Amino acid sequence: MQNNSRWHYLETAEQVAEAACQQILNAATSAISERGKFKLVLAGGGTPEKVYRLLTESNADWANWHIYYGDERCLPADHQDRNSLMASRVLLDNVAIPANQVFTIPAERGPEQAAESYRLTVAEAGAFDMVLLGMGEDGHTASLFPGHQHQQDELVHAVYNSPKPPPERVSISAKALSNTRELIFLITGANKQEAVNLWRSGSDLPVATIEPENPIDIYIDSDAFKP
Ligand SMILES: O=C1O[C@H](COP(=O)(O)O)[C@@H](O)[C@H](O)[C@H]1O
Repeated sequence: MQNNSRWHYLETAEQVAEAACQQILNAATSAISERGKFKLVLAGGGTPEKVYRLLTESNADWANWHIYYGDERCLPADHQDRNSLMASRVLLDNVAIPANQVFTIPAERGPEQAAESYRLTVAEAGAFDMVLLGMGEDGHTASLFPGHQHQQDELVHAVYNSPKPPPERVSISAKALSNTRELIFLITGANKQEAVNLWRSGSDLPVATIEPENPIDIYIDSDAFKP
């Protein structure tokens, strides 16, 4: 487990979403006042979806938000299982973030081509202001799966043989996800308990390989872990 982690234990997934939403809005306000923009990396998954829905209720300075994705599934651009489709439906179609500030992973082109293209995007982005991540029940995060080998220096990986469908994906690397001022993990649901226990007891899971310089924040509900 990362040494510099702050665990926020909340009763319900709704409370997790509310607390994370507040931290995101605070980070956006600071980033925009200090550097003129807010570079946010989105995650897929059910808990992030709740957070995105809450964000739409706020009066944020959307014109200065820049949106990236931690991972994407290699499916047609309008496929319902695309992370970008969920984010558009719930958040991006409902707030005034300029379209040219939304950097979707072109995963419909297949893992290699999409990864190659997104490497340029991530290199140009530089350090992110905030990265949002979920964790799968096997301890994967973004599309970094246990047992998969990648070139550690790459900013974006082409992913094959994902144990969770679809098998082909694209993922920002642990190195590039760690290049962020703030990082939030959103973890809810009883199916995450085993991976959470392994992570906390020092297992070498993908979720443990994201190590930004600043402390990370882990928002977790009582189904996933009871302190
Ligand atoms: O496949 C994925 O899974 C992880 C975890 O999702 P969850 O629904 O189990 O919380 C998610 O973070 C990632 O973006 C997604 O592509």
